Amino acid sequence: MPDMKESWSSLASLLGTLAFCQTLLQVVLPPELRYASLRFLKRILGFSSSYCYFEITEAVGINDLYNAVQLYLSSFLSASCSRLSLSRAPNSSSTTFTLTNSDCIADIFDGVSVQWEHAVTQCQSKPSSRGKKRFFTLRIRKCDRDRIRDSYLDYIMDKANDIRRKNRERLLYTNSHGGWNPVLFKHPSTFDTLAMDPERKRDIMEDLRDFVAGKAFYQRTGRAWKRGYLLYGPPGTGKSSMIAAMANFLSYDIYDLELTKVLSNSELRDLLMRTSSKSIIVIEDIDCSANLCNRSKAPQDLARRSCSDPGAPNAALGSEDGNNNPITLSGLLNFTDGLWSCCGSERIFVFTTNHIDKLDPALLRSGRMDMHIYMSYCSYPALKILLHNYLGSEAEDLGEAAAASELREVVKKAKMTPADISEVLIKNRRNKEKAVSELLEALKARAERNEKYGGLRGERELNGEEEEEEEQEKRALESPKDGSHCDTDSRKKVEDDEAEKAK
Ligand SMILES: Nc1ncnc2c1ncn2[C@@H]1O[C@H](COP(=O)(O)OP(=O)(O)OP(=O)(O)O)[C@@H](O)[C@H]1O
Ligand SMILES: [Mg+2]
Repeated sequence: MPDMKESWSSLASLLGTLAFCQTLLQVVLPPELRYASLRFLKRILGFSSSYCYFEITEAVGINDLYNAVQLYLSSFLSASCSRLSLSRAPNSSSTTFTLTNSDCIADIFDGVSVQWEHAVTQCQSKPSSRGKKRFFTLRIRKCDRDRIRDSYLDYIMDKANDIRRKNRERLLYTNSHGGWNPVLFKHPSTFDTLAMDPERKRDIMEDLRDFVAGKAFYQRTGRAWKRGYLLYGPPGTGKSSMIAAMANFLSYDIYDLELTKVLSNSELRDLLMRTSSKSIIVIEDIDCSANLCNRSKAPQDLARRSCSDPGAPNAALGSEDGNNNPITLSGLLNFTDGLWSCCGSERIFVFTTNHIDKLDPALLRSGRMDMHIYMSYCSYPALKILLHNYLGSEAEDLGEAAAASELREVVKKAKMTPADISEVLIKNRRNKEKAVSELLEALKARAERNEKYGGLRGERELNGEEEEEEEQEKRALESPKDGSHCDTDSRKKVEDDEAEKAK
């Protein structure tokens, strides 16, 4: 015990002496000599310390680590410090928090505690006010240094890149002349505003979250880090809105690929190569974009399955060999699935269609489009979201509860799209009661019309749609197991429809 006391007191006296020397040096020596001696003193102290220190100096254009540390720390500083320096970069939508001079903050990485200190000193070579040296000092225990230093810094760089991406505006790229043209993307659609069954919405959001956090999983399982979603359903059910919501949710850019403007399979591959990681690559109305059918199919079959719009630029386009359509199904499959698709990582492919039956089964097989999501006519849970979005109230709040139960009853039979319902609500958004009563009327009128034609059967026959929808339902049942919860939805929809028809 006395030994212990003695060593403590000798350490204290050593530190006291060093501190005294430091003060003395500051008073007596000129600045250049003073800094050299201070460095020397710090080195002496370093030998007896159980910590090591890493200095990360600001050097614009040379050292990205300084900015990365600054961004990384700013992500949790605001919650833990009482004095902070704030800044906002041009074109940025968020504020950056920085430690003020000589302030410290602790962090934990992989179970190891570290400490950051920020310092601003006068640069000796530039005594002007701009000649400031800014640096962070990272303090790590010597015993942990080798284990965490590199992985911690990699982690900080990744986090900083994420923050940069989230802070900047989203971009929407469209293709023309074999290249991509970006425009600012400010679509307000989010998963909160999207009207669909909350459970299905949660499933999709969870799937997206798993995908983003799945780097190790995809590496372990030997799969390319990409995911495919096929959104299908009638016009106005929210397929494009869903894509915008996904981009806003993940802070990804969107590459909207117009297949009719792509001149060859190799151009398609080049376009893919020029997309960045953490992006969504979209092909809308894929059934109408090109004749993407199996090359082994007979020509008459191809003609039968081509887009119903004969005037569409690529509607009559055929296979790679011997016709005028340069884009083939195999070209597209290589785009989404082949070796080239893995160049770059963390990419999401989204295809949309109103007619799933027109797609070649090769496009639908498991592993290609991982999830098939049926965007349905407006259900009651979806209607509640629209009421909340447009009128700022819940269905139950709207006057008499009777209106709510009537809405619940009639919306199922009406088979109106969220787009149609939005129209009625937006027109009357200043008068909630009128909005609800008009909506009820519109829903009832549509339900009556459906009933008159025998649960849509007659109307569909008139429009030649019945066969098509039955085919869509059949396809839904054959969807890949990966997106099984959505298949369940489709199956449930078929069962519901059949039950309704039976009534
Ligand atoms: N599920 C939904 N939730 C919220 N709003 C919706 C939904 N579906 C449609 N809307 C509204 O209708 C408009 C059109 O929807 P959207 O373009 O997303 O439909 P779509 O399914 O892509 O149609 P299309 O098949 O014709 O491309 C949107 O701007 C939005 O206001
Ligand atoms: Mg659309």
